[in-house]
Amino acid sequence: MNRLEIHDLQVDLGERTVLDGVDLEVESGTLAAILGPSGCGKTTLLRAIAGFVTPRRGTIRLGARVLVGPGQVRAPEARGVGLVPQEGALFPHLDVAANVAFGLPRRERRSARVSELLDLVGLSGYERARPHELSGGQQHRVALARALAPAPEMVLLDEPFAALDAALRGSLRAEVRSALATAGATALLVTHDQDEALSMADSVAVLQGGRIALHDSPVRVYEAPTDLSAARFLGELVELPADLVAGRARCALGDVEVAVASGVDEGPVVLGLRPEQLRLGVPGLPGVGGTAGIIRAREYFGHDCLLGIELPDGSVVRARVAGRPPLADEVQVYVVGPVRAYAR
Ligand SMILES: Nc1ncnc2c1ncn2[C@@H]1O[C@H](COP(=O)(O)OP(=O)(O)OP(=O)(O)O)[C@@H](O)[C@H]1O
Repeated sequence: MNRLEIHDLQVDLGERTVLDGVDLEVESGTLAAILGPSGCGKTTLLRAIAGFVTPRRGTIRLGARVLVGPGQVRAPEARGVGLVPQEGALFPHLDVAANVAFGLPRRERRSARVSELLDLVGLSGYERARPHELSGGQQHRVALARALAPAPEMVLLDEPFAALDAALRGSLRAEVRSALATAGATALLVTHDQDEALSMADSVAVLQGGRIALHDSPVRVYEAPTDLSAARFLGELVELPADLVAGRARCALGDVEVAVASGVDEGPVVLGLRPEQLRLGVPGLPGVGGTAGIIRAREYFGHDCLLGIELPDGSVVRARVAGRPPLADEVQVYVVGPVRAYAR
């Protein structure tokens, strides 16, 4: 099987330690997304797996093979790893079929494998087209077909959809996902886009400060992130100072029940919740709880809207509600779902 196991990986570039103790495991045949701030080393991690940079220490295993280990560094071409680089990087003077065939051993270049791969990425009939005659999305699909050509055990995708418009990105995500599933390869996808990570991947990892700060299923990293700064990367976060006492937190939203906050002591904490966990009701109804708030800002997105709501202590929280913004300014604010506490 093609399970990826990275342990204590350190990579230095020039004077800088870019990766400093990366631990990451990706199950065979699954797609893991890597999110993280610009310059945190996402591309460097892919390059270390592909064999284009040599780590200072640590191990990388793919299935039964050691790619990098103490005293061992396997050559890039012997790793069974295909890389789809950021810009796709097709050869402009070669047609589509020749670009895809480039990924194959010489004796297989004229075989049916090229048509099979173009079929897999939905580009049958484009064999003779040149890269400049293709759309951005089509070029990326050719780059993916080329990476999949030698039937790699692992495929690395470096922001493959970054340059594409939103509509194309949506359809291409689904196509790439299905091509990877058919190929049965384990995959790592580097992206800046949290929606892309959450919707496409089986697991999501956040790379920060040279390490993996968080790696879990999309639902768990979004709803119950164990690390505050990683939580900010996975979507908008409402943060409120609070006092934690016996599993409940006193904050500007009143007295709120807190989901398990491992490693957090009682006393001053920061609460983290998602804007859609704030629900609005009509103020003044007796006995229903919640906190009085005043809507100070409205942003309408069609499917939902974001509201800036001022709480009694003067702080402002952002709430996401479905459909149109309410007309009235005065609302009652309720919290639903798990709220996490983080050390302050
Ligand atoms: N050859 C090099 N020598 C020294 N530093 C380098 C070299 N190449 C990259 N870096 C630095 O290493 C860091 C990691 O770069 P990398 O491209 O891996 O980040 P990234 O997370 O992929 O960034 P982005 O999201 O902006 O694409 C950056 O700060 C970059 O400036």
